[in-house]
Amino acid sequence: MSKTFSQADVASHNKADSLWIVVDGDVYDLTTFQDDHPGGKKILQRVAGKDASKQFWKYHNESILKKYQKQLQVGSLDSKPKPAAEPMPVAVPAKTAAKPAAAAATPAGESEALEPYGQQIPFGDPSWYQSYHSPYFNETHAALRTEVREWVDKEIQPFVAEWDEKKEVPAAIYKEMGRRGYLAGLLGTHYQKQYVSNPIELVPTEKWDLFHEMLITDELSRTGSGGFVWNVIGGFGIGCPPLVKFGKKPLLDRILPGILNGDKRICLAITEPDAGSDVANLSCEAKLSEDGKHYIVNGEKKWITNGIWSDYFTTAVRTGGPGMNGVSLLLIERSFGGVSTRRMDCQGVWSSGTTYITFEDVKVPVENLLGKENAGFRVIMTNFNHERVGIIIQCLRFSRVCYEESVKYANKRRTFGKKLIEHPVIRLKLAHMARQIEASYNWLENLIYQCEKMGETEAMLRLGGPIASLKAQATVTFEFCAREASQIFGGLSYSRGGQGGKVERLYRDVRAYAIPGGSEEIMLDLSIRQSMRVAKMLGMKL
Ligand code: HEM
Repeated sequence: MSKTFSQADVASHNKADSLWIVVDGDVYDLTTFQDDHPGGKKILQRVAGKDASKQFWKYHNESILKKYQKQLQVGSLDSKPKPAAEPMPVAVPAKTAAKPAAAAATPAGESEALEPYGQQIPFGDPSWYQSYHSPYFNETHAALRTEVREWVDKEIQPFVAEWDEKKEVPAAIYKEMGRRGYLAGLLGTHYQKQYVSNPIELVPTEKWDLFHEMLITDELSRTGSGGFVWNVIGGFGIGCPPLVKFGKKPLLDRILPGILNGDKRICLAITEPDAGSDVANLSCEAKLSEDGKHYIVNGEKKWITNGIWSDYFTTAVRTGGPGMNGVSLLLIERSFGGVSTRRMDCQGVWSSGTTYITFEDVKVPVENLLGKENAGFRVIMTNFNHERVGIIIQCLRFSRVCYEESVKYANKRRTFGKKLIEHPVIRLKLAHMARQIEASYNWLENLIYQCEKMGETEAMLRLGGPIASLKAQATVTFEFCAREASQIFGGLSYSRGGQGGKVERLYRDVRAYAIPGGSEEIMLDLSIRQSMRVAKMLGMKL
């Protein structure tokens, strides 16, 4: 915005028919906007021609400015200080700068503390953002983090509430996930460079690890919308890994480039109206045709994330007898015909496209079998660890969002003559949120490191229990933080949108995390059962 104005210029636009205000040194023309202003036009007319920064920040958060800037800003005050080159938020002496020159990355385990990054609100971001030493993160992670955050802050955050209400995210955002090369790195495997035309540039492929994947999910979750996160990685993150790991090469060569480049969408179809956590009892049937060339699929799937937009469905079907040994996984393509999808109305994650699917005599070539016939249960179980880790990452960032929003609000809202943050009862709420977030996040880092180091089978056996336990821990933490944040925001988090909008939305999203991917009850029971079983195999002495 190149135009500059003096205070006197702005002061001359002090009427309803020409209404300018200043916020943080920038000048906004609200003449035509005033009639649409949700807070009313009179309130704007009272500050016409004046610096209204104080009033603005009392009623809005930062995403409002980002959203309306292009439309309403006409320039800046001539007295507005020029932005400093690269602000250093705090004077923590950091030894290593976050260089985009990722090729020079320090190996994980030897990295020194990185530059402080973000707003430096204690516990608002993971500790490695605050120059804590970490064996897991190095310059490649820092560079990728900056890239994702800039995208989210500019192109996503200001519009998320709107998309949630519309129950849809523009298709261009998903395409951009592919164009940026992110999708090829979100599969719980090494980076799938061979299948993409535009691999990620900031991180050399051979240096890609699960912490890069983790931070993309984590940064996307700063939007405070489960619906948004599930829209862009929900179906993909659980539907695509079985294809990559168990699909036959000709199938991969044919469809994977389209998926990873963001042109085609894929989801995971396991849950049925009658089989949720009890996967072994699913009934969607796939019968081999007489010539042995096709499976004929008939059945229903329910609560399938992204189903309405998907071209491909990684589908659990019954090819054999009852129980887990009769289950297979098929890659069903919408273009085969016989696939119908309808959107389901749900409590939360509105923009994720939760779907009811019916398969009616769908003819699926045997080449689309993923893994071996009747051995699909193991594939599904392997996939669960990746799915649950994704849920944990999201829940813990959502918990941070609840906490961070609360800290910001508690520092501006005044009651009984003081700021909320000055009331011990509010600080206690924040403290209980922070301690649960940090404890859970540190366990998460440890488990991701174990996933990175162990082979897939070892990880499935040895980490299944702890990951299940942490999934329950993360969803309980999320529920707690959403509730406490809501108490801090009061009425603002009871109505939709506005300053408490993120908290209100996340509160509605909680159940979408506590139930799918293994409910809290099943996770906790499994965590002990499986851990005991594995420990026994490994020589536990009681
Ligand atoms: C660039 C200028 C402004 C824009 C783009 C803007 C935009 C908005 C929007 C979108 C809302 C709906 C709630 C939300 O999403 O946060 C809102 C609410 C509101 N605005 Fe503004 N506004 C501006 C300036 C102001 C100013 C200067 C004041 C006060 C003098 C003000 C007072 C309010 C109030 C009282 C509400 C209702 C808050 C509530 O529901 O709790 N706005 N504004």
